[in-house]
Amino acid sequence: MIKNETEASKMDEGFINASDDKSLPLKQRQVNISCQNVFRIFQQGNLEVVALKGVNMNIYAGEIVVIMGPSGSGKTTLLNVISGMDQASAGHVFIRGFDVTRMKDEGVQQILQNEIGIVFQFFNLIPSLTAEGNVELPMTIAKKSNEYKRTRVHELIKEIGLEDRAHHRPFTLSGGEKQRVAIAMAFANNPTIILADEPTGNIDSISSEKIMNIFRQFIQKNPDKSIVIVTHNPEVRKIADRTLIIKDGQIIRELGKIDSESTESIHADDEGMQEMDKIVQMQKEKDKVEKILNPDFRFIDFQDINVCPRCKSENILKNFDQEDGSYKVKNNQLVTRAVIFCPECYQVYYQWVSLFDIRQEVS
Ligand SMILES: Nc1ncnc2c1ncn2[C@@H]1O[C@H](COP(=O)(O)OP(=O)(O)OP(=O)(O)O)[C@@H](O)[C@H]1O
Repeated sequence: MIKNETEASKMDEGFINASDDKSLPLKQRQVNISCQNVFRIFQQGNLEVVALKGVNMNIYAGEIVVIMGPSGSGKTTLLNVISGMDQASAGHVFIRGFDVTRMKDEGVQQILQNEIGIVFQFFNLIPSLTAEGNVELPMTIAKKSNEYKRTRVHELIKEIGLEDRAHHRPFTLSGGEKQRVAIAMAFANNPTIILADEPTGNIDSISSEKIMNIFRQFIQKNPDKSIVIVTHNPEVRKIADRTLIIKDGQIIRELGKIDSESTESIHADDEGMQEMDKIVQMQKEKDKVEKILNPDFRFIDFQDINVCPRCKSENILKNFDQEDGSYKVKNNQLVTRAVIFCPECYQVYYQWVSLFDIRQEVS
């Protein structure tokens, strides 16, 4: 039954028969995902939110594609529409040639289970199961045999480098380890497409590197597959074959591969990169505001800063700016950058503040 449904919604044969040979030019390779004029409109009372405004893109076999864009630009909505967790309001999404926008629920479920693995930002692990148990779960849902599951779990745990943590439950694992378990879960049923929503969002930079390596190795071993990563982290571009910039629900720019060893080229000075830098900067500001507004945030009270530099409101929040390079020695003073958030004019400001005289500290 599903076969008939999928057959009926299949694209022209050329798509599915295209090659997954990585040595071929991109456009001659198999298209694993194709979005054609995809719209997603949310109704909020009387208001219409157009989250996707005619997205067109192809993701080819053997590619890692990063999607970047400011908050609210439609990244998560796009992943949800591709994965079948949400439905496009108009347009078509083809997964390996099958039009999932035209399928009934059962057909979409089948595609989702067979072709797509999803990595979420917040891991979504089952707390009562061990790392191994979590990795096994998607295979149990897919009704795989016990023998198959045993072999595959072993293989996956090795692939993510967690052999020594296999019997640990999520609460004893670090953020990076939890994310690796989540990735193994996404790989479990051997899907063609991995969709990852901010996979390095809640982990440190060393763990991020490990995760990027796992993705890189996965694609090297599986040239017929594709990975799509939504992120605000420009470092992830190191593993990307292409970066798509999304803004206001539209893909506005495509950036090529960067030299994997160079961090400088992540911030190269061409037009596309400037656009992306702006987006990253906007996101950093937003993250900072969220951090400052977080009630668990530990405040340092800079006595000298009492009012908003712009509107002079006394209702301000202030803290260390925790970015690299936020300490300097200036006129024998160790100075640091304070970050100030004004809830009245909703602006972030920075101000250098003296901590102590370094000559006194030495003597
Ligand atoms: N269920 C919903 N109902 C109404 N509006 C929604 C819904 N989901 C998303 N939106 C709106 O659609 C737009 C795109 O949201 P989306 O979550 O896709 O953005 P994003 O780029 O992933 O943002 P972020 O980086 O903050 O996660 C936003 O304006 C958002 O408020």
